[in-house]
Amino acid sequence: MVVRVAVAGASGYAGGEVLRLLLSHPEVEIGALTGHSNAGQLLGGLQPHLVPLAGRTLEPTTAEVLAGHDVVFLALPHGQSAAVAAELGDEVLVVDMGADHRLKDSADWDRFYGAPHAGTWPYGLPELPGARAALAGTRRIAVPGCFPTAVSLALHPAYQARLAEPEAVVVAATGTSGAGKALKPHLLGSEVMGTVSPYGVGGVHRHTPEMVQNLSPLAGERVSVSFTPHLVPMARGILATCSAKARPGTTAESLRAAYEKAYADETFVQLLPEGVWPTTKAVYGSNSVHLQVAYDESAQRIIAISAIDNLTKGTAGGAVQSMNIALGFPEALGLSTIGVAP
Ligand SMILES: NC(=O)C1=CN([C@@H]2O[C@H](COP(=O)(O)OP(=O)(O)OC[C@H]3O[C@@H](n4cnc5c(N)ncnc54)[C@H](OP(=O)(O)O)[C@@H]3O)[C@@H](O)[C@H]2O)C=CC1
Ligand SMILES: CC(=O)N[C@@H](CCC(=O)OP(=O)(O)O)C(=O)O
Repeated sequence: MVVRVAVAGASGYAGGEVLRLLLSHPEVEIGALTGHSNAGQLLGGLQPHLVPLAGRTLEPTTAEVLAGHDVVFLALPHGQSAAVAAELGDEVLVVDMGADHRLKDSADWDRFYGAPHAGTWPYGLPELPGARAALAGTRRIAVPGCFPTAVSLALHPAYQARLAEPEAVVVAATGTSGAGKALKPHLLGSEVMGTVSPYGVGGVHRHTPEMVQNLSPLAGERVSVSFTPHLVPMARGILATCSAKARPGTTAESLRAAYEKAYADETFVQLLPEGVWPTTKAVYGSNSVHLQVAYDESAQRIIAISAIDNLTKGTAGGAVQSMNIALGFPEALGLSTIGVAP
């Protein structure tokens, strides 16, 4: 069954990445491509890597242009998805790559985003318990934030096995593409090259409530997350170092066993051999999550480190994986576990 797919926000980083993946998807025909300030431009001038689509012209992002498709990906700035989705009809599969429909608690939405809360859709992180059942057959998907993907998958087995205390500390490095393509002074090359800078420090990053929302049900109690991202001079990639105090009785063996059990059947989560550490390079352009876990016996802490490509598993790859589940396609169709090296 070939589905006709539209991409809104095709001029942006997330829209470009979803198109890169969809071009290799055997059951997808690419329909309308839309932009905002770039409407009317040729895609080839904006996304020259998408060779088969180079001659396509971007249309404006309107319900009329997006009508008549089986699937619509919304790769729009936060706050722009709900109004577009509302006009698309219940039978269309709408995959929102922005934040509008991720959070369950409206108070969290108000605090971190500050506009009216659009509501909550099935959450596109299939590896979390219960997620696949919620995604199967759905016509609405909220794609997770990139940091919550990396952090939730790193800590999920430790909380599910009740090995970790409910106070997590996360320090993560991210490439600049996470901030989107729009011009931002702090992302100028001369500001970013040759330096590493923290941002969103002190519990104010908007991905924090999403991590808490994902981890707390696994732990059976509220998990607090102290999250500090760092901007590093690379285009793609997230490396998240996540730690939590171990519960009494935790051993290196019980920790390893919990991670092996949690991810034994997961195509896109690779628990690396002991002693091998995740790197952003190894997941570049792939839908893989590379993961390693260690028990720091002297500090009695669990350390879990994950690497993802923020644009692939962190947004567009996760979006395609979730689309596959919703439509009943094999989950890995059009997606690769293989990175690029060197
Ligand atoms: N970059 C990443 O790693 C990740 C991004 N996301 C999410 O994906 C979404 C898109 O992000 P990203 O691609 O990085 O951002 P970009 O800034 O690269 O792209 C934004 C896109 O939205 C369009 N756009 C801008 N303003 C409006 C508007 N008012 N109405 C309609 N369309 C508009 C732009 O069109 P034009 O260029 O023509 O003006 C462009 O196509 C965001 O919600 C982001 O949070 C999620 C996870 C990771
Ligand atoms: C470098 C950088 O600025 N990264 C972004 C990542 C956000 C993202 O990609 O996720 P959303 O879908 O929630 O926007 C940030 O920290 O806000």
